Amino acid sequence: MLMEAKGIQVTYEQGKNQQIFALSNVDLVINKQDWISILGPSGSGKTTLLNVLAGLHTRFEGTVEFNGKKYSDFTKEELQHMRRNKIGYIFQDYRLFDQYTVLENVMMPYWPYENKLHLKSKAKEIIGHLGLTERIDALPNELSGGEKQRTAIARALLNEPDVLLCDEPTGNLDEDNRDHILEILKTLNEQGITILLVTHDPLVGKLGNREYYMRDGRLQEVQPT
Ligand SMILES: Nc1ncnc2c1ncn2[C@@H]1O[C@H](COP(=O)(O)OP(=O)(O)OP(=O)(O)O)[C@@H](O)[C@H]1O
Repeated sequence: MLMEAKGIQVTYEQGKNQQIFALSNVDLVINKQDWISILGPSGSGKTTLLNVLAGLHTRFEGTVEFNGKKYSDFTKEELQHMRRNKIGYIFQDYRLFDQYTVLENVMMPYWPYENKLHLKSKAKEIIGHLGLTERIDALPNELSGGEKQRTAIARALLNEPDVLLCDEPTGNLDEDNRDHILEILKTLNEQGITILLVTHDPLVGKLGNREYYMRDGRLQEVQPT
């Protein structure tokens, strides 16, 4: 088992005296090389779950374990280290920095922590693998949606994470770009990377080895038909 979430509850305060139960008693086991899809309506809690698993949202009840160790037992530094080295996160809105090039965006999260020459060579290599070498000096506003997404994937993959958390990775893309991104994810999964993917697209949801549906913060496995 790679990761396990048990009894996860997340409550947000909204406005005065209003509480939103974003996640209610969510259990999820993620095994190595799984490809898990999560579907569900807008606002049902999918992004919140990814944030909890990524160690970005730390105010929750329940436990999350990575390789058998509870997040609550990690120090802040250990959690950050794990996020940089074990977990790749592809955000719904790409989260690229407008003033920085493709190369700089890919290196950015790792810049303070790594040898610059080594980092640059790793970044160039992964940018090449994702077919972006010719766009390496481009700024995000000069990129197509598919190129932005591939830049975000390159950034998430730089340190060869064990798991890739993907929030709507094909949501803003046309069919050709969608297929290209799915092909990239499929290859990564075959190479051993575990994938957890949130999607609104029922066809994309069918691609994994397990499918879940989230409604009102509750996660339920969809039985294969
Ligand atoms: N920072 C926050 N403060 C208050 N409420 C929040 C916050 N983030 C999310 N919520 C609420 O929590 C619920 C779950 O939100 P979440 O973003 O996890 O849903 P989602 O399923 O990912 O939606 P979408 O498919 O639209 O991205 C929603 O009701 C949302 O309004």
